[in-house]
Amino acid sequence: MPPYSPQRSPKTNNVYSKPYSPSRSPVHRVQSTRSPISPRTGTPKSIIRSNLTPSPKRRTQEDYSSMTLEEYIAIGKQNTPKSEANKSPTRSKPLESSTHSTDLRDQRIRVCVRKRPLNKSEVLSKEKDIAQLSGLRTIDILEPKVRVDLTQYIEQHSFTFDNVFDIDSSNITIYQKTTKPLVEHMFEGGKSTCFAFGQTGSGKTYTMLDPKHGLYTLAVMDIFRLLNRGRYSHLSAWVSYYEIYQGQLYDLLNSKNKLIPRDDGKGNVVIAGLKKVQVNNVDTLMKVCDYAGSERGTDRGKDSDAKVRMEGAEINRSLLALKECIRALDQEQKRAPFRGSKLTMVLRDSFLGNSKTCMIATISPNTSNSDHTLNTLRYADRIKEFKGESDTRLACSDVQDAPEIEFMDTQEDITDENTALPQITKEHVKSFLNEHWIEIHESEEYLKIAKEMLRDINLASMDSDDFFVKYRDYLTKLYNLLEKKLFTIQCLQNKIKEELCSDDE
Ligand SMILES: Nc1ncnc2c1ncn2[C@@H]1O[C@H](COP(=O)(O)OP(=O)(O)OP(=O)(O)O)[C@@H](O)[C@H]1O
Repeated sequence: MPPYSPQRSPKTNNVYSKPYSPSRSPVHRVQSTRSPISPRTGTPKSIIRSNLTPSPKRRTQEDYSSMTLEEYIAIGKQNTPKSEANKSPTRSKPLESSTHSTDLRDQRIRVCVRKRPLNKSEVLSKEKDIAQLSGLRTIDILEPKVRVDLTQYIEQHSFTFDNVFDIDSSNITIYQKTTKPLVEHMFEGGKSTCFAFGQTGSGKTYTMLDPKHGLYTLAVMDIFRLLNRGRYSHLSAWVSYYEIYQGQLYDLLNSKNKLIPRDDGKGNVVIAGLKKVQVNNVDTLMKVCDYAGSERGTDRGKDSDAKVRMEGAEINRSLLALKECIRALDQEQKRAPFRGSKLTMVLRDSFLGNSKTCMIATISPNTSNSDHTLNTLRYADRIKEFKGESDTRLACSDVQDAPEIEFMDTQEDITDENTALPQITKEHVKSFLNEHWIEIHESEEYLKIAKEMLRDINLASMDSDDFFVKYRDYLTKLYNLLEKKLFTIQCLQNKIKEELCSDDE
């Protein structure tokens, strides 16, 4: 199982308009004019498909096994769509005339992937591009591997999402297909959230916060264009900006004051003391964002290895909690575990009621990042599955002949041995591990940190002055770690319980 290395916090883009309750998290709050959409039925298949062009014929693993990586990549390039990189942001169509956005209106959660191009240093070090798009929704990762006998081979992993964006997709195209429908939804009285997540350097900032054509900027341009229309003259825009770092909220518009999200007893999340600023045009908003951006992630001191690990573990924990919440909502459970992390606490409103969310996974295409890329895509894939539309919908689209890579004949071996036993194949074990790799890896990661801290203490001499201080520090950190770990273990335990119960049936 590949390690899940530290990723930066998801970059979120929350914009809201008045009137709304000032004590709530930053999403639009006006009376809804549409009925809430059920998570299970939020994406009619016909609407999704009507927006697609046919995918090129997919090859099987057998085709690939006799091919070098270069040959494979050459094939991939033939399928690459024409460049749209030069489109200027001002060419963005007015909101009302967008055909994409109307087609995408009924989706409650969209999960998309954006691949960035190889950067200069990756090109100089002759790194290969191992992420190949197939059609508008499928991405294949060609993972270079080595067998025990040291022969090299390529394992192909295929994923299908609501949209995959190649290196020549402009931010405008991505905006049209992800964020624009969310802006429309806000003006119809709904709540909208859009965020990017992915490994460091994979393009979150480029996608979300580029000052000229980041999704944030394009959304804001549309919001003010609409606010200037007579029919919305009763609305105004307010912005707040906060950062979640190591499970703590900091107000970026107010001297990085610590903030505490609380449940107001009526099921609403309240971030007491969060500063909100009214903005009347794009320029003012951009100044506010610049200021907040300059406050982001500073004064944290030197990053030690252990600290970076702790940050990574915290981010993983938030992503795990987020996945658990979406899973609970998808299964229409009465209670979703929003309290599992600060991220889910503050995003709670984004998943309840008349809300729409778009998640954009950003990935690096180079070989040496293949572990991170696969982790990001597996995570996004799980979220997509929770939308209750993955397998059946995709069965008749372009993944139907996706290659079987491993364990092709294991079922036969086992059933011959003892037909009375449940038919658990390696495939079954593999899919369980794949499905729960975050929880399992989280546990490993916490143990590693605890071990490192212990080694630190052992290095301090017993009779030195700081031994006692280190010991107390160790116990405090261990206590906190274990507290966080309990949640992870509990999730994993629930999954195992479900698995055992399903075997009994
Ligand atoms: N789609 C893209 N096209 C061209 N360049 C890109 C693209 N995505 C990212 N880049 C470039 O790659 C570099 C890293 O991107 P970016 O800073 O957005 O990553 P990030 O995910 O925000 O990283 P971090 O988590 O460290 O903040 C930047 O120089 C950026 O300009």
